[in-house]
Amino acid sequence: MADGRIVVSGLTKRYGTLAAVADLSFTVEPGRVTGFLGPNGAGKSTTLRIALGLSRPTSGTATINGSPYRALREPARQVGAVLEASCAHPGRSGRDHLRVICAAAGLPAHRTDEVLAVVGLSPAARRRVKGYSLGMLQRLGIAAALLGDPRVLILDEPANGLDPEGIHWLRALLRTLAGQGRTVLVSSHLLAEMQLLADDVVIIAGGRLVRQGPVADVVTVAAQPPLRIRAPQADALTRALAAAGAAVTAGPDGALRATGIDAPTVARTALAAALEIHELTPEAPDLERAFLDLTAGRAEVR
Ligand SMILES: Nc1ncnc2c1ncn2[C@@H]1O[C@H](COP(=O)(O)OP(=O)(O)OP(=O)(O)O)[C@@H](O)[C@H]1O
Repeated sequence: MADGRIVVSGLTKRYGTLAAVADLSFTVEPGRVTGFLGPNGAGKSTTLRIALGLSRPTSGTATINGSPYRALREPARQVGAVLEASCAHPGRSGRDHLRVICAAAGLPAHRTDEVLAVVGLSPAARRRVKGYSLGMLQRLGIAAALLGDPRVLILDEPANGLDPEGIHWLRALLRTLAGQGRTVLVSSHLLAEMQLLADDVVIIAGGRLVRQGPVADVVTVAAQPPLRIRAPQADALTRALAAAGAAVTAGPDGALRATGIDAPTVARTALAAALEIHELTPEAPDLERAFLDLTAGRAEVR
């Protein structure tokens, strides 16, 4: 019975002495869009390739619907994947490209026009792929992944090459697919976009899991947001906050920006020093900062 889960368990992949992935475990649930994040060389592609049966692990397992990819029956109907944007023959039309995949996977040809409509490529269906923009190639890749109407989708960098309108479209599509109960795993370096696209994130660095959870939790837990503070005696308050362990800088508009301290501690410190505060606002937490905080020191390019 297909449970729609992607389960990575104790996964290790060594290339010589390098552990590209080291004892990595996480689960991706159906009905949600999960972002797979990590700095360059973190091991994302290695993990996805193993999950898709393109590479063998040194140890550990990656299963989809409870089985390793290679043991899945009719895998095209269970898992759709986009690993590279442009693997289509440039002289073929988008429609023909999809028909070839359909035939090879034993899928009905009528799926071609259905998926072209889903990704908004119907008007360009008969144009040669070599005339497609990067955004159109991304759409074509997603269309190919959808041909088998799979429960599980694995998309490597699907936002790459899309303009803001395209990203908006992608967001709506991924939400719709997850809303249909599908499992959607999306890797990306575009962290701000991932914050928009994903419900959950799995963050890895150096081949190891750094954090997994709902985007909102990861962002809040990981990044104590800087506080914007306005105070009439800014210099005195800066000294008091620094003594309390905060790092404080003054902005051009006279507001202070404090990190490494929470709002109650700022208020207590000001009260103890008999200093007024006129504004105390947390900056919006963001995934970019959480990501940098979490992967600090592990983000060396490998
Ligand atoms: N076939 C291979 N032979 C040797 N080393 C490899 C091979 N494939 C990947 N690596 C190494 O394994 C590590 C993880 O690479 P991987 O491509 O999985 O990372 P990534 O997170 O996908 O990075 P990026 O975002 O840059 O694609 C890197 O140090 C990479 O150089």
